[in-house]
Amino acid sequence: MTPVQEKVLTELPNYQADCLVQAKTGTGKTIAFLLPALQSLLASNQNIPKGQVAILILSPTRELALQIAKECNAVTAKLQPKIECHTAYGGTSKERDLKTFLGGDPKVLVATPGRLNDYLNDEYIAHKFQSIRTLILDEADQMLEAGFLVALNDILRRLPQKQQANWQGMCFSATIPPKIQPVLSKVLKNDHTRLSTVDPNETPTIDRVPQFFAVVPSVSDVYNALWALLQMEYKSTVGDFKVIVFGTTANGVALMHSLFTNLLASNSTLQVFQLQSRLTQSNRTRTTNEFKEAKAGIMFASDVIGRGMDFPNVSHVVQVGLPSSGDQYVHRVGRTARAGNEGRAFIILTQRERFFLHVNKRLPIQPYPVDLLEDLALSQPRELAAAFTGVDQLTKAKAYQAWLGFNKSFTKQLQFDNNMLVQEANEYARAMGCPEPPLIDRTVVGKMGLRGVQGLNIGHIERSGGGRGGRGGARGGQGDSRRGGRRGKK
Ligand SMILES: Nc1ncnc2c1ncn2[C@@H]1O[C@H](COP(=O)(O)OP(=O)(O)OP(=O)(O)O)[C@@H](O)[C@H]1O
Repeated sequence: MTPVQEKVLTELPNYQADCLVQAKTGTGKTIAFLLPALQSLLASNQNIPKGQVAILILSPTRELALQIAKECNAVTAKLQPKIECHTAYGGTSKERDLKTFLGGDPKVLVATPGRLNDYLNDEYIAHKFQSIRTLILDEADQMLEAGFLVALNDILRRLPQKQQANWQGMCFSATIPPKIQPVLSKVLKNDHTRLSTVDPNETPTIDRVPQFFAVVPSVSDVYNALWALLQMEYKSTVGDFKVIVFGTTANGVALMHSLFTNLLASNSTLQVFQLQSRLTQSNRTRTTNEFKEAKAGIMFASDVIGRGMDFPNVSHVVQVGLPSSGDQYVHRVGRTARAGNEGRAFIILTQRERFFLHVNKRLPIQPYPVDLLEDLALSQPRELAAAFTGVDQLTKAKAYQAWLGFNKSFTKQLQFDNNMLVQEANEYARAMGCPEPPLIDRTVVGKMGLRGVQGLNIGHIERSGGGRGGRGGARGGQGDSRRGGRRGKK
């Protein structure tokens, strides 16, 4: 057993007890919540009627839901009679999934909140949850955050009431910020058990992972630094080079994927992957499986795999740009050094983004020992420029827009006013090889609160490749005070 598994199995007052459990990334929390819930289901003499869900597990992402279901199937593989574990998550055919769900005996269901709510909206399907014994929130802090809380409240309204049905609540995560305390009572009794394998005085990341930062002067240096870093680490890595590079937005990730596919075209051993929310679910699932099995390669990813995902033997994690929070940094670093393995982690920030290091002083991040941009021959800017010519205009235009949307939500910390933000975005566009700022829709500009800001190239982006459909150009005027364009899609 890993420490968290031992703690849960030996220190819970009983396997039906409510609990809040914290343990570092990659230390086996999945089995730590599956075992007590399954054991108490098996040991109970309650006969759960066929077709009724007994254990409901909520996950923030589809990939994680599928992974948990696989772990559950592995744990129960030898049991007779079989315990069926089903999944319910978006992006797949609801009809097909429902047919399997309604035709089977889904004693365990692993679901994402949106699809589960779809199910629960139907009274007949909601009835299948009348015998629920255990509700588990994996990545509990995220599930209890504003973004998910509305959906979670809807789910809780449609499940049997906790007080009457007395179902067990279990919350697990590597990070448990104090801000979730007020909402814990939605799933846990007041006298729930709290278990942690993390000393509050130690770092929240895995100790074995050396962590480095590189600060570059501006946004136009970022990909250069990334290319230099990947080459340096590749040369000095003895075993397999299996890397996850996190970007801030789905479209930014698509851009990096396209750029590095060009840069690495001649390297036959390093396959390049991407995982972000704008891909189809079948593509996401296929890529997840391929990268799980790959011995080496580079995955460009957004936060759809920032938490919980278990890709074996990831040797390096690189974060490009700001993580959404210090906790999210910790989860991303946790994609390496899992289950006792080694790993290295890096973050590349611009001067303006450097504040992240000050705000998160508790994180053990050291300066990278080499100046990535010092040796221009090594960072090969010409090679990068050539690779950018092979990236299509639409990908660049979308990345530009996503960059604006993401950074707009950090303007205060980045000490940008709207004009400076757009200037920096245009510098980013130049670094991508765009002769002028990519077109951006008037409505998008309005939503971002950038109406009237100098330097924007307003017009309609054509799907066929970023051709122009009209031009507003730079016009002076009142800034738009409406909030909008919060962080782009993950
Ligand atoms: N007792 C064990 N012995 C060896 N390997 C284990 C054990 N328990 C779990 N593992 C493996 O360790 C890896 C990490 O486990 P898991 O994904 O549950 O971590 P986690 O704590 O949930 O991480 P995260 O915080 O990232 O969600 C998985 O590959 C899992 O199969």
